[in-house]
Amino acid sequence: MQDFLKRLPKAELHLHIEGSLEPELMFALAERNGVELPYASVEAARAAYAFEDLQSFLDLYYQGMAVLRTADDFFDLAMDYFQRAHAEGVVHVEISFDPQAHLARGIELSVQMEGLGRARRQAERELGISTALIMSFLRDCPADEAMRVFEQAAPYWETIDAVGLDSAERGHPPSKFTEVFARAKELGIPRVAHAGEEGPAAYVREALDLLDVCRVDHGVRCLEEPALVERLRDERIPLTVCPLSNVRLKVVKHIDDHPLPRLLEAGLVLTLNSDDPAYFGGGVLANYLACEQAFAWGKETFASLARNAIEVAFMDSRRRQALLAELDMVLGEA
Ligand code: HPA
Ligand SMILES: [Zn+2]
Repeated sequence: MQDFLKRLPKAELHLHIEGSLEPELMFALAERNGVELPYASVEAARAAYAFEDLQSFLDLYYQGMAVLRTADDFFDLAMDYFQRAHAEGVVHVEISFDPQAHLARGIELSVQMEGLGRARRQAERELGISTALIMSFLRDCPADEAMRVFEQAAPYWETIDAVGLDSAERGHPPSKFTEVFARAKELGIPRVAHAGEEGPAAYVREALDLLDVCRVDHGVRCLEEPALVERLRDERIPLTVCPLSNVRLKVVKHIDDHPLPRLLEAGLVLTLNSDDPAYFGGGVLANYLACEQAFAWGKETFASLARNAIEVAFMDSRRRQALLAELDMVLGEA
């Protein structure tokens, strides 16, 4: 099964590139840029990744990204991740990034975009993976700041596949961002949003009604509203579920208690993702393997989750057809 899950062509739709910063690279970049880290060693950094909730993680996540200063840093960050993902059978990666978190530290948007763009092109050329870029807004910052950043990003709109919404969820409902999401829609840019991770099912509803999202990131708390579950199923709105993240941020007590089996049972379009692999104990493959351990799903189930991800990814139709054919081949050989 392990070999099958590795060979399965996997698309990752929910990945914060800043959350892929492994302590080894964090230390290397800190050295390169003369940034002081609050950890004595790589091991001490890993040991500090014991989270109580989303906010306690976000505190270290924002602190860690302080080592990213130049375009080369963003390039190294993304390239490092693309290589690891490629090695575990990931064929398509959609990276979210948090421009406001870097702008607040004086790192220009052009620096972020140059580094990430260069890594995307190199990964596509040298590793044969396809990529997409999601510009995420910080929901715990003012809505007018998100709008300013989005307008500032006008020269890059063509390279942005979607806008997203992340950071501290509670007390920051999707409704706060109606305007900037409407602006993205007007420009024909697709929309996704984190909702129903720590926040209530009502936030998932708001993301659909007010932000017109085509996918919901996490969304696991939709189960608290049966009518919402029906709607997600009927409208085939995909959820990008991140089981190891949910365990590490105590959204669920234990992987065995994860609602994935219930979400599957409800007939929802689900995908498996890593969220912040450097902080939550592994990449996409680790998330597939954790589900195998916990739920003992068969190959067909994993293949259908991988198929969902390819079907709802931001990629051109020829690439989609090729990856679906590859998936059928791997399943046929299994
Ligand atoms: O898991 C997350 N949730 C919300 N915001 C985030 N930003 C990075 N990771 C996360
Ligand atoms: Zn996330």
